[in-house]
Amino acid sequence: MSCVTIVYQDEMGGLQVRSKDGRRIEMNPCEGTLVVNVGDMLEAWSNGRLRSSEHRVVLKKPAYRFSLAFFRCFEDTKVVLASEEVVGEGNERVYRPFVCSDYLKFRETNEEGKFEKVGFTVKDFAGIDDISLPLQSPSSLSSLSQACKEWGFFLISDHGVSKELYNKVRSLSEYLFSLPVETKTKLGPLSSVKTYTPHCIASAFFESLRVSGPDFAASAQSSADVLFHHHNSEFSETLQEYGSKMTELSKKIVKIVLMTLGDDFENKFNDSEFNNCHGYLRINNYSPPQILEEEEEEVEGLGKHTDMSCVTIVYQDEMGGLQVRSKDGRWIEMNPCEGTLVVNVGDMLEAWSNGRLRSSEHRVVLKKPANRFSLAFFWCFEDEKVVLAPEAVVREGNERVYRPFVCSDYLKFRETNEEGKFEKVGFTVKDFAGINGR
Ligand SMILES: O=C(O)CCC(=O)C(=O)O
Ligand SMILES: [Fe+2]
Repeated sequence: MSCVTIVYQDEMGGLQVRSKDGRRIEMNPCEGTLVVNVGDMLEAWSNGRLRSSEHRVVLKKPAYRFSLAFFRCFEDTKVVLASEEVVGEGNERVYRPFVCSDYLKFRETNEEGKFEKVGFTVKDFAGIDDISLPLQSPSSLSSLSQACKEWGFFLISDHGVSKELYNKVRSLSEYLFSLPVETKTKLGPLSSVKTYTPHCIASAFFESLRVSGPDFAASAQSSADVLFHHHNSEFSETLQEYGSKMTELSKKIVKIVLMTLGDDFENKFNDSEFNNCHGYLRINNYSPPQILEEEEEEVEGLGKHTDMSCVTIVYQDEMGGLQVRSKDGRWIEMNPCEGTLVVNVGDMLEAWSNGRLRSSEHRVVLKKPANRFSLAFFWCFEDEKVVLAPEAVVREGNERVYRPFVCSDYLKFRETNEEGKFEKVGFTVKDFAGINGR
């Protein structure tokens, strides 16, 4: 939490720094040298131009390790705010101004009074919830509530999608994306089927195939019929299985998310408001340039956006690169975690909850010259639904922050603006239906 820290470590070693791509790098002890690191105060004061890295100490031998850490800090009353000159013209601020002591308190008092809130990352807010449990305990409900409010993202485990099913979808999809461009284009935006989004619409490195429910098999088959020479039912059967699993899971997720908004809300509102929801799947294939010039270089596979859904369920492979934007404007890595799925709140639920649930901006960055594969399942209100937060959700004394709107109008707004770009990346439901510029 310092401006700078100076560390004297003995010969035992074990101090590790986390690299930007999430690896742990050993700071090996070196006789006669001191380790200096930038702290959070300087990171914020420099508008992120100086990096306060996560680090930790691991003990590898059954022997004492001794170190001296000296923290040079701003005074408690200091308002940390990067000067215009430091931010530089044309750059956005990535930190709001704050009083030092407030940050110290935040770190000290959160998370059950733990020591300076060790390892404060998105995952601490967005703990893994076992979806197979009825999620009744107040502690898990309150951490889910916190995750939905602060981050709009959480992880679930025990979701019932086997590794085998995922691998099957993956290998069938890999084959499909490896087909010649001319073949895939037969399903492109100018075709009658329109299930394929070619490269250079969302980004130069992104292509995707859409499979729509509730009859996922029929939708997959209509693409398969165009792509594959021989009749092949494996693709449609597999996608039917995956789509049904996601549908079931989405219904459960909506229920538990409703529980975070108020007592018995899952019974009060689930049937009346969410009964006509429908889902569609996007199979995403990211292919970065084969040479990423410098080690630090990364490219955007999918630009900053919010999802238009109520909730989205993402299965990402081991490559990583999905990043969520925190409220103070930082990009936080959603590191892949074996056996878990990423769930995020979309715009429809943000508007329906009067902003109590957050639809966060997120993006995908590609850091290695290797393909990345993901499955994103979008659970949405029906097109003709009028999205309007019920009084009980808004709660007395609060203002409405969204005007009512028809779902299809929002979808049209996102699809047709900005030179017909892919779902108008960058625009959100706030731009469309927000009241008072919110
Ligand atoms: O590929 C991913 O991990 C996320 C994709 C995504 O955000 C989307 O398709 O909306
Ligand atoms: Fe998304």
